[in-house]
Amino acid sequence: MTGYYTAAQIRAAEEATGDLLSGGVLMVRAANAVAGTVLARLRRRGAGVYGRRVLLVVGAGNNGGDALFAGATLVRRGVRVEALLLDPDRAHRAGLSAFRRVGGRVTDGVPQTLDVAVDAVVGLGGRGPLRPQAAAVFDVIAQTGATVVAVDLPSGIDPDTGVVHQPSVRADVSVTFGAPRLAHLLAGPQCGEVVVADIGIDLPESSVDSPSNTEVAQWWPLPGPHDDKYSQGVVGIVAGSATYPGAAVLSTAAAVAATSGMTRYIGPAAEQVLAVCPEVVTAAGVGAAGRVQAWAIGPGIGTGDQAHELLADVLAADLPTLIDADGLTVLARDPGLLAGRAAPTLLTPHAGEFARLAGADPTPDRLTAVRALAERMNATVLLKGRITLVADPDGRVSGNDAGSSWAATAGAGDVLTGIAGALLSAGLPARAAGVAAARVHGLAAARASGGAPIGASALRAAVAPALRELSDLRE
Ligand SMILES: NC(=O)C1=CN([C@@H]2O[C@H](COP(=O)(O)OP(=O)(O)OC[C@H]3O[C@@H](n4cnc5c(N)ncnc54)[C@H](O)[C@@H]3O)[C@@H](O)[C@H]2O)[C@@H](O)CC1
Ligand SMILES: [K+]
Repeated sequence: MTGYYTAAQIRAAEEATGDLLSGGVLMVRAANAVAGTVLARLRRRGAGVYGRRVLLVVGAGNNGGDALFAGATLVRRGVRVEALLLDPDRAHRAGLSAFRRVGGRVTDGVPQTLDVAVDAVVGLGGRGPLRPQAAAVFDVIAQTGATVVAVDLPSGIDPDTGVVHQPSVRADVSVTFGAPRLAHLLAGPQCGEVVVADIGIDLPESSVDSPSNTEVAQWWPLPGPHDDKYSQGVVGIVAGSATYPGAAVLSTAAAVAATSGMTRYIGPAAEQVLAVCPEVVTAAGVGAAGRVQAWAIGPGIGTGDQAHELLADVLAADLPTLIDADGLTVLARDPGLLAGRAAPTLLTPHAGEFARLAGADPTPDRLTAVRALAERMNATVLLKGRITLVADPDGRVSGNDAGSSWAATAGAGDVLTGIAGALLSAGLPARAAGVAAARVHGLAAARASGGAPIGASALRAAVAPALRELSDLRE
């Protein structure tokens, strides 16, 4: 499990070491990590580091200090390093003298040929967008095709909310210290590869995390010698309508693919569902479904009285329940439907459904927004997006970076509903079910796509291969 931290948590951990920043041991360790990352990237771009060109873009704080000390190390390795000081009078003194002492040069412009640019404009102290001067420098850097290495995090990104201000730096790699910051999850695509260097600080457990693929693989319910169709979970899917039979097929088929448990289907699209998945057991209504261990309701059910009745019936059963799509629109109109529930509830809105439930758009600060809605609804809320966030009412959040945006296609949400519903029925807690489903959904999308656009059917068909790949990671 990777934990993500606020700037305040990181600063507190650094203070606890008693190290006085100005060229102290923490900064030396941070600088060594930056130098190591730059050297690795130089080698990746071609043989040897001697004579290769690196530009440090240095701001007014300790972030710039890290880069200047790293620059000194690089100069000693024979790298041609220049420093562009955005605010020369406030550049880190000890760092600048260390850099100059070994022959590092200060420059006013961006060299025409450049291997690596180091973004050390701001780190944890950064607020708001890149200032115009820095933005102009990075525009020129972009034309050189240099690899961009961000010190700590790309400048122009808020460390705690991950809000990507405009303009801001887009990095190929971010080298950070002690533990990743919230921005490395929330603005993952902007950070590139994240390298976490151990600088010897101790952090408490984080309330925001992301599981590894191996952890997701280990959570996944796979049948053992004593399992039967019931012990792997029975999920009841309530989805589809005469107008939207596809939603029923996609969510039910995804549930079938996700676990070896049993899948029941309730709704008017039984014929279409059975044509694709003859193993599904259909029933005329929620009450007639027989044994069910979790419900997943919502995709394509409509938003009228009948949908309301279905949702009320499902919620009254007080079993673990996932609510998606039309189900969320119905719930937004009548949030009292959740009153008195003891079993876990997992709401899976996209941004539009989220706004209906919360009364406001979840952006720009998605983390705060999803936590607030989870607390208010007393339910686990999964906010969909390239970065999926799953918040429990107590404020703990798990996140998943889909790694690509191929799943941004109609019907993909129905597939997620089926996967997460199956996991709920197997007994996974709502937050784990949500984030694990999002992970497999993202892996399946990448697999199905291979670089080309995909539809939700292809995504659904790639769930099994993605799970096969994951199961190789189980210990
Ligand atoms: N605290 C510690 O013990 C350690 C800190 N380290 C480094 O120190 C960094 C934090 O240093 P600082 O607290 O000095 O802060 P920064 O270096 O992030 O920012 C410095 C100053 O830049 C100005 N600023 C804010 N937003 C700006 C913007 N958008 N454009 C231009 N200027 C802006 C502010 O005056 C701010 O105080 C970390 O990100 C990390 O790189 C590392 O050396 C490891 C140890
Ligand atoms: K930076």
